[in-house]
Amino acid sequence: MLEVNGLSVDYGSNRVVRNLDLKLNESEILMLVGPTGCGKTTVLQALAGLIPVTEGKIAQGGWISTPEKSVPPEKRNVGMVFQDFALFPHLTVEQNVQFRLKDNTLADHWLELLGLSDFRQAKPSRLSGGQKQRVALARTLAHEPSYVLLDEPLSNLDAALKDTLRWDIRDALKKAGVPAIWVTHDQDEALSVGDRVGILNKGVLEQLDTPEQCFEKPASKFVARFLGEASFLQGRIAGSNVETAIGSAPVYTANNAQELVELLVRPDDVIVSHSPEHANATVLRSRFEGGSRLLFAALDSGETVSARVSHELKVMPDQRVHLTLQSSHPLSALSQ
Ligand SMILES: Nc1ncnc2c1ncn2[C@@H]1O[C@H](COP(=O)(O)OP(=O)(O)OP(=O)(O)O)[C@@H](O)[C@H]1O
Repeated sequence: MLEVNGLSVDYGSNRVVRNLDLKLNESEILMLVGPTGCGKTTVLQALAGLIPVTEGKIAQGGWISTPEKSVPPEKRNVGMVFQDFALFPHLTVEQNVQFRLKDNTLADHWLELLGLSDFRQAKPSRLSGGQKQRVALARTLAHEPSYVLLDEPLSNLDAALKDTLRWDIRDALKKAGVPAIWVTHDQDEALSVGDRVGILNKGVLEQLDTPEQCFEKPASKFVARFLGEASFLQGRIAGSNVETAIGSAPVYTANNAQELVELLVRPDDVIVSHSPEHANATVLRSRFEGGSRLLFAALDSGETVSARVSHELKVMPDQRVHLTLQSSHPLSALSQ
């Protein structure tokens, strides 16, 4: 098991990773997300042993790396997959995957499993981006790493390819039974593919939990907003419910729950109807999303909220609408 305690990394006087703790469970895929410059790549480089760390301990199997006694990358048995594929251009697909292997059985296994059998003799320049990334993954897995680090493996691919390849990568990692940390800036990718998601903000891991917990019970407004469209409405706790300007809903209450809270409302928690006589909000903007529209509306109470409606409902800016909070699951409330 890869275990990280109190990891901090500085570039000069700039601390870019702060006191990071995590344990990577067997066969687990942990997605690391966060805005640009928050330190995701730096964390991976530290875990691979490619950069010096300032404080903390990284341990895996038989080794422990500290700032005083760093374990070099070649002693960590780490596999890396990069966004630019990092293949040897002069070698064929097969030679890339077999590189430095004594026995080619696993190379054959992963070439076949990742759909590369027909391309064994091709040079990387002949392959599509998706195929190149499959070769990079096959090469990594054929070397039986103790853990795999993936740095935005899909960011150079088009949207349609991303969707299939993300599942193929997940399946391959699960079949190999190897734990992985996968860096992405794509929230959907993080929530759909990961067993757990870690949200990094300015070098600090703000939350590390299952995708459902991070989305439904975010540790902070930052996490809530980073993982999806989020509005915060003022609410008053009343037993197991919370009351807002657009109705009430069940709420998760913490031990220190206070009377007045900020309630996290996702667009799907709001029902929109045209009923001018009961209108309680004015549409500010409407964003077409294909199968649905995302509305941004100003409540008469002065707050703003977003709501998702069917694409068939043509709602225009300045239109008066009636919004109702509707959720059968508990919503998350942050103390004010
Ligand atoms: N070699 C370096 N020397 C000095 N500062 C660096 C170096 N590499 C990264 N940084 C700084 O460290 C911070 C974290 O960078 P990092 O690349 O880890 O972020 P990231 O979350 O991976 O960003 P992105 O999503 O844009 O790839 C940034 O402020 C960056 O400018």
